[in-house]
Amino acid sequence: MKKNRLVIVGAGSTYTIGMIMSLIEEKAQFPLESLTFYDTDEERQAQVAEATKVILREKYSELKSFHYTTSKQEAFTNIDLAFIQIRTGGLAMREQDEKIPLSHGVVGQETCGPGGMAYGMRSIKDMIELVREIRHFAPEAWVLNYTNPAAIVADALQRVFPEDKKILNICDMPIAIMHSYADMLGKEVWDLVPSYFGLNHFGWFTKLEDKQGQDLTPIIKDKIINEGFKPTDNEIANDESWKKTFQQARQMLIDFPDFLPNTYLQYYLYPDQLAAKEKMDNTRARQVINGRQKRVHELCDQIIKNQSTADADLEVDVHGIYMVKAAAALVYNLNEIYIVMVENNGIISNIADNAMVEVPALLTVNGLKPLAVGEIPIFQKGLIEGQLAYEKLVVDAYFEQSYSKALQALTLNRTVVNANTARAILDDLIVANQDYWPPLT
Ligand SMILES: NC(=O)c1ccc[n+]([C@@H]2O[C@H](COP(=O)([O-])OP(=O)(O)OC[C@H]3O[C@@H](n4cnc5c(N)ncnc54)[C@H](O)[C@@H]3O)[C@@H](O)[C@H]2O)c1
Ligand SMILES: O=P(O)(O)OC[C@H]1O[C@H](O[C@H]2[C@H](O)[C@@H](O)[C@@H](O)O[C@@H]2CO)[C@H](O)[C@@H](O)[C@@H]1O
Ligand SMILES: [Mn+2]
Repeated sequence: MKKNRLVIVGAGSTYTIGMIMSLIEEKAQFPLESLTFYDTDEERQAQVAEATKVILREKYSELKSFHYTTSKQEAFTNIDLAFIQIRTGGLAMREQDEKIPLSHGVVGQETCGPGGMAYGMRSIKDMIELVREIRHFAPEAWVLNYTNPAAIVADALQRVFPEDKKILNICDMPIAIMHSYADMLGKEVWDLVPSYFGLNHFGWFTKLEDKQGQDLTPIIKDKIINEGFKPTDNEIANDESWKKTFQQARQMLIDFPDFLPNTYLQYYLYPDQLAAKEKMDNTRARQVINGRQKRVHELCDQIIKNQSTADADLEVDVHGIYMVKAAAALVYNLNEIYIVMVENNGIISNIADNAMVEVPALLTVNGLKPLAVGEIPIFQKGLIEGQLAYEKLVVDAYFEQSYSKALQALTLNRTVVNANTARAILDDLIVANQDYWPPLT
């Protein structure tokens, strides 16, 4: 079996240690020849990398080459795959993305609403630059991107690299939700076969079957209505914010029983209720800074100090496993189904061809082979088209440096709606993002 040369871009991420554990868990199915870390923040990366050295020494002795660098040339030369997980502006800017809308009474969220727009306009520039550099040094490498807001990033990349069939934009939310379905059913998550459509963080499961073709959807719906819904992937199972988010899926199913919702739809279907629950001094970014980020940094310090993983709380999570399995499917032509982002081109027959939709696709060595969805009902079509127009306008606003497109985008977003509110939020976001956004005129 051919071994893989992988670079993780944004290796200082809070997700990297989980990814390393997943690479170890999957080493028989996705063996590595070399692993390289790349990040712009030398110190942040070094902490994760030095802990990774210890983990690899203990648990992946077959891996002969691991190093970390801040040189793009060194990182991207001689690679087969790049996983990209950057956060332009860091968690500090995420906090601004959440607080500014909230100060105007609007949902403050990482990828939804004005926060998603702000983050998107920051991510696009770095993502284009990174893909350009990767293509310069490694024209044939697979690029797996899960940098957020994935919908906006995917649209921007599609515009700049339309012929590049080796960029895969992928999100772990559908699989995390399927993890909960599987636990409710007493089944393995990898044994569920999803039918799904939508945009990233804006979609629905229409059906879940097992590998024998049995339709499990009615059982899942019944269980959610009667027993509620909770996160079960160990990364989020005990997180209060994620527990509330999963609980809200029950209400969505009661209100709109046709399909099983992606949890992110809560921000668009109940925006006032969600905004009312948020606290200015404790938005999600603050919780992550004091929670996941602190935990990961303490874990790394402990491993580095002890030069051992003994007593270290190291677990795989569905996020890492999903990305690694998807990479294996591409490299080894496994023809397995993953929910991914891809240009529509008739997959959903009654929405625009140039939408970046999120749907099941076979992953093959020759790229993605999306499965046809066909016509979608008018309610979901209406919601998707509004959100799609918002996403397209954000990307237009970035490339055209257009204030009016940005204002149109925010006004269209279901979390905002009112043009006066949209303008007030936009003006505050422009000030906060002056070091990142292009000037809007
Ligand atoms: N698509 C999904 O489902 C999914 C799931 C989980 C996380 N994510 C995304 O993964 C990313 C990482 O999240 P996190 O919370 O761990 O963030 P983080 O801030 O902890 O880590 C991001 C890392 O990227 C680095 N970075 C920033 N700009 C860079 C650039 N231009 N080049 C190289 N490195 C750069 C930072 O220095 C940092 O070390 C985010 O975009 C997040 O939204 C996506
Ligand atoms: O608010 P955060 O930073 O905790 O989460 C934001 C991300 O949420 C989703 O990812 C989940 C993932 O679904 C789950 O499997 C597990 O790994 O936790 C992640 C959250 O910590 C979402 O899909 C991402 O796009 C968000 O970045
Ligand atoms: Mn996601």
